[in-house]
Amino acid sequence: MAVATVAALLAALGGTLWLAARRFVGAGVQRLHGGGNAGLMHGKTVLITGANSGLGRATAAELLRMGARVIMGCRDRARAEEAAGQLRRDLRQAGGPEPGPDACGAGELVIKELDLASLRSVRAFCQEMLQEEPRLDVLINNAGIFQCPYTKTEDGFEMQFGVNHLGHFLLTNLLLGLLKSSAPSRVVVVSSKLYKYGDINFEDLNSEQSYNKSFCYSRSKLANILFTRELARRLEGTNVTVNVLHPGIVRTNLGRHIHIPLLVKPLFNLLSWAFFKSPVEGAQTSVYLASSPEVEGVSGKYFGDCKEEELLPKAMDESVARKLWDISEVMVGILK
Ligand SMILES: NC(=O)c1ccc[n+]([C@@H]2O[C@H](COP(=O)([O-])OP(=O)(O)OC[C@H]3O[C@@H](n4cnc5c(N)ncnc54)[C@H](O)[C@@H]3O)[C@@H](O)[C@H]2O)c1
Repeated sequence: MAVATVAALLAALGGTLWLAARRFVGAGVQRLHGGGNAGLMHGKTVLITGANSGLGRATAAELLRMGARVIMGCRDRARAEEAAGQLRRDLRQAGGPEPGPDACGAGELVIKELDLASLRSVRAFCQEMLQEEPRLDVLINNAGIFQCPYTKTEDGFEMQFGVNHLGHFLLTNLLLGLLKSSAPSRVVVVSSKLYKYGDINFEDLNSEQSYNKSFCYSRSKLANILFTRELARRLEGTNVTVNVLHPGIVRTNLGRHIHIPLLVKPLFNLLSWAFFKSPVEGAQTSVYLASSPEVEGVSGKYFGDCKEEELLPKAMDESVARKLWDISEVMVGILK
């Protein structure tokens, strides 16, 4: 019995190590940008929020290789410059379009400052976009914050709801005119499967009465889905589509607010190398929804691993989606 248990544990450890090693060398990464997709995004301008790290950065890299001109909407210019430098070097090494503007901006990277925790910053960013950008083909609402301690945005909103939902709500609304004039165009929203554990508790949207960091993350990700479905309804007939996705569990720094005891960290790192997706793998559904001709005209849908998936009824409740839209308009101060 004891021998069998030890053998099973050794086999599990061996399997984990083998999987971790395969992931470490990038084995098995399925990418969409190769072959026939190489020039698919030529002439297209894509805005990605939170593009200096994790999924946003991997999405930027993939779309640059497909010939897009990418605008990185980032809080910290210095960190964004560093990420952009690396992206340019990687692009050169991969033989992608030469960085720097050509006739249609293929492979060009532009950094613009955007803090989604400040409605003032979102408004200033959009004003700059409207003044400087003649077109916007794809908006990817990717930035996010996960299970942080209770804090408020500059405007006094609970941070996860403020950044993940309200900041992107205002951003998208202020850029809709540009997206419409560039149609056919697309909005891609990065949500999470954890939406299942959230609820839109209208009586305490700001979490003044109680704060549960995991509930608030899930609520913000449910809000992302309800927002997508209501926006899709409002955009019918405009040739601007909007879809939402979950990327899977991805090895990024999103969990920076989660405390993992020092002794457990090596085991956690090993398990994450073995079982979590790499950022490149995690980015594929964002890349798919931003670029694939297969989803031309598809709107209001929820995707995972580049396939449409079913939603729980609470994420399809139209009356909740409309009420959330109306309340969000008031919260961000959009005048009708
Ligand atoms: N990593 C995962 O397993 C996972 C799973 C499901 C969903 N997601 C979602 O994927 C998205 C990207 O996360 P990630 O895993 O790449 O993590 P990440 O921490 O690497 O990226 C998040 C990005 O958002 C930016 N950001 C945070 N607050 C901001 C603010 N106030 N203004 C502007 N930018 C801000 C960060 O600077 C960072 O670039 C998030 O929306 C997250 O909720 C991730």
